[in-house]
Amino acid sequence: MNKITMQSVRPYDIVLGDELRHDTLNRLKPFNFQKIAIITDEHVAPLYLHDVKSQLESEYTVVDYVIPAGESSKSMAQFEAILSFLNRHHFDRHSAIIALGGGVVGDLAGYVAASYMRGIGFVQMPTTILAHDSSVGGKVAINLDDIKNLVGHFYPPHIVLYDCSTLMTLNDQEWRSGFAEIIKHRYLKPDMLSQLLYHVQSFDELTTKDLEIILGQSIAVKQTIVEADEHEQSIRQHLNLGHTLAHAIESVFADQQVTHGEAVMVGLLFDLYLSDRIHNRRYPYLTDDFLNWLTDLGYHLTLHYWPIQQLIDAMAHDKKNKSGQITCIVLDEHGIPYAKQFSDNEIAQHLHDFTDELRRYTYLRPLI
Ligand SMILES: NC(=O)c1ccc[n+]([C@@H]2O[C@H](COP(=O)([O-])OP(=O)(O)OC[C@H]3O[C@@H](n4cnc5c(N)ncnc54)[C@H](O)[C@@H]3O)[C@@H](O)[C@H]2O)c1
Ligand SMILES: O=C(O)C(=O)C[C@@H](O)[C@H](O)[C@H](O)COP(=O)(O)O
Ligand SMILES: [Zn+2]
Repeated sequence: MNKITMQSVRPYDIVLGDELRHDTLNRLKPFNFQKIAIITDEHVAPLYLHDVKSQLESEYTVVDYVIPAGESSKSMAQFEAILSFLNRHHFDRHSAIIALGGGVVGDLAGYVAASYMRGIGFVQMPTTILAHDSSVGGKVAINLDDIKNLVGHFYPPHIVLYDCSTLMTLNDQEWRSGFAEIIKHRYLKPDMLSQLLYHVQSFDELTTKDLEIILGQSIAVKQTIVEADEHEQSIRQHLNLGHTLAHAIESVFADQQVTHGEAVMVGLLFDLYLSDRIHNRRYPYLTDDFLNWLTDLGYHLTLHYWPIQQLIDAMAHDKKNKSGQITCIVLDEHGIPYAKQFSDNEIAQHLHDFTDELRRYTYLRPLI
């Protein structure tokens, strides 16, 4: 069991532990919620909904709402449908929402919790590795016109209950997706992540104990950054390392089920490529060793074809952009992250050169 307390406009605990879902009733007592809606998705519901709902029913009125799995549920239509559902069930300001699932459930349910009656109780119960990131920090959002997270709020949860044993039912693709955000964190605070992560050759090697340690450390990296800049006025942007291109890939290939983390891994390579190139680093980030390691872990690191203009058009909607210029997070010669602006022409040139560079590594597999 590991507990991290996040300082925030409304401080909250992040509790990690094995089989923690069976202790939900106990953990929610201090909040005095009166009614609870559990929002989950069609894959998670048959696995974990009963465990959570059955214990809460002894003390609360509990309803559940099951959304289709996948990114397309982060939509205005789902947002509106859940708001109406809460209204039909007479939810009020003493009510709460539990987000039981991955980042899609957490982002959508959190946006509902932030909006209904201008804010009701919100409990994150993440069930994916990636959701160690999405359940922490208070960013909640839906997509609009295939643009990622265009509409949302900063709305911290009242508590995060992270039952690490639920992660054992994730498939390989979801392990890769979740670990991409952990690998991203290692570039932001290299000393805060255990050596374990640097040496792992296959995710199967990791015990649940290893996993709990790595997730705790990765959350701690995010914590230090979010506590310093909760509303992303400055350094929180660094958590977007890899995301300018990743969000554009997710947007352009919205109909192809790209996972967020796998897109982040390709986007991370691009930002590392930019960092090497702009700072002319003596020891570059992008090396055969690194790309081989990621490939052995199962990552697909390139695209079959690169629709560069479409990607640039999507990047034009990135929330970090400034004065009409596209913003990427890069690392300087000392490895310190900062936000750098590029013209469309510069980004086009860098993307061309990046894709040429990737072609040199003939073993890379395409994501799409
Ligand atoms: N708010 C933030 O700070 C933040 C941070 C990172 C990512 N995100 C967002 O999170 C989303 C991605 O989250 P995700 O990767 O968790 O995706 P997801 O919620 O779609 O979950 C991935 C898949 O795993 C299934 N699943 C979930 N838990 C499971 C379990 N325990 N066992 C078996 N299957 C399970 C889901 O049904 C889904 O099919 C993206 O929309 C991304 O933009 C938000
Ligand atoms: O918490 C943050 O801040 C992040 O940037 C974490 C990202 O991993 C995450 O994907 C987040 O949802 C991106 O937010 P956005 O503001 O770029 O939409
Ligand atoms: Zn992310």
